Amino acid sequence: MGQIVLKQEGAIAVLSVDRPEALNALSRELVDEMDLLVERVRKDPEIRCLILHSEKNFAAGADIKDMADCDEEAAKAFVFSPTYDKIEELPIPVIAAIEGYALGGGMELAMTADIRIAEKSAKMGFPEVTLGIMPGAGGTIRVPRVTGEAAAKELIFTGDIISAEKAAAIGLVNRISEDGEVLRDAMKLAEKLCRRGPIALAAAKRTIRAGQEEPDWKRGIQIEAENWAKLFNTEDQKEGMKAFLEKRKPEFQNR
Ligand SMILES: C/C=C/C(=O)SCCNC(=O)CCNC(=O)[C@H](O)C(C)(C)COP(=O)(O)OP(=O)(O)OC[C@H]1O[C@@H](n2cnc3c(N)ncnc32)[C@H](O)[C@@H]1OP(=O)(O)O
Repeated sequence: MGQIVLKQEGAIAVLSVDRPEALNALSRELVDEMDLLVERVRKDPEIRCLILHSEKNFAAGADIKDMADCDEEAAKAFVFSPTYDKIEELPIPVIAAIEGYALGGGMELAMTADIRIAEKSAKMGFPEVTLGIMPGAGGTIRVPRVTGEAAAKELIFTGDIISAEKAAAIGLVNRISEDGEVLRDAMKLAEKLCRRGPIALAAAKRTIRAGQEEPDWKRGIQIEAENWAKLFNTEDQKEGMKAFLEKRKPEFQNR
């Protein structure tokens, strides 16, 4: 217990792995604890943005020591997707603030975020193929979505550990912070997002995903139009537009 911590600062929650001796490698127990904390975030309407950040190293992957002797059945315990999918499906913006190493299942955790910021000296990648396996916690699905298939294949096939600069160039991360400032930058972005309409943000997140998954783009446009119109039933839409007309800042409700 205690190898993963959820801290709340107002409407912003920060989820951190605290296992420095193993570069924040992710054990099954640790991800079980993560699952409970993610559920807590999901259920708390006060929390309007989640940051994934761990000191020194984001996470050096799933725990190799635990997996070394697994057979197919035992390996399934290290498919972290049920928890990772819950993070991606949170109805709030999730920001990954990456320090140090984010590798394998650790980088796959960062891929569950909506926005990724890496410090200049961060190192990222999917070294699974160097271990005789492949990404197994959503990487083969989420990486092509942001980098395109060719860059995703090069990253996953080579198992290369790449720099923050290269990660930004292929779209794996949104932008780069100075070393030591990535959490501060993520907090600043989170504060901005917490000033936006939470119901609208949740609708935008849901609609972007639906559009990506809808093969018929015309249907995607229809889903967007339906979700857009529904927002006019919310107090936030009334308050948002009234505030504009009265030349003041809007006071949005909790999600
Ligand atoms: C579904 C998901 C699957 C996966 O995620 S598969 C795993 C993917 N991850 C990796 O392949 C990364 C493995 N780690 C490394 O390659 C190296 O580490 C680094 C390049 C990240 C850093 O190398 P260096 O600076 O030389 O440190 P060090 O001595 O290798 O590591 C310090 C301690 O941390 C432990 N550790 C690092 N990564 C993991 C891991 N993923 N699982 C378990 N332990 C890990 C080591 O063993 C060692 O510990 P000790 O001091 O007791 O020897």
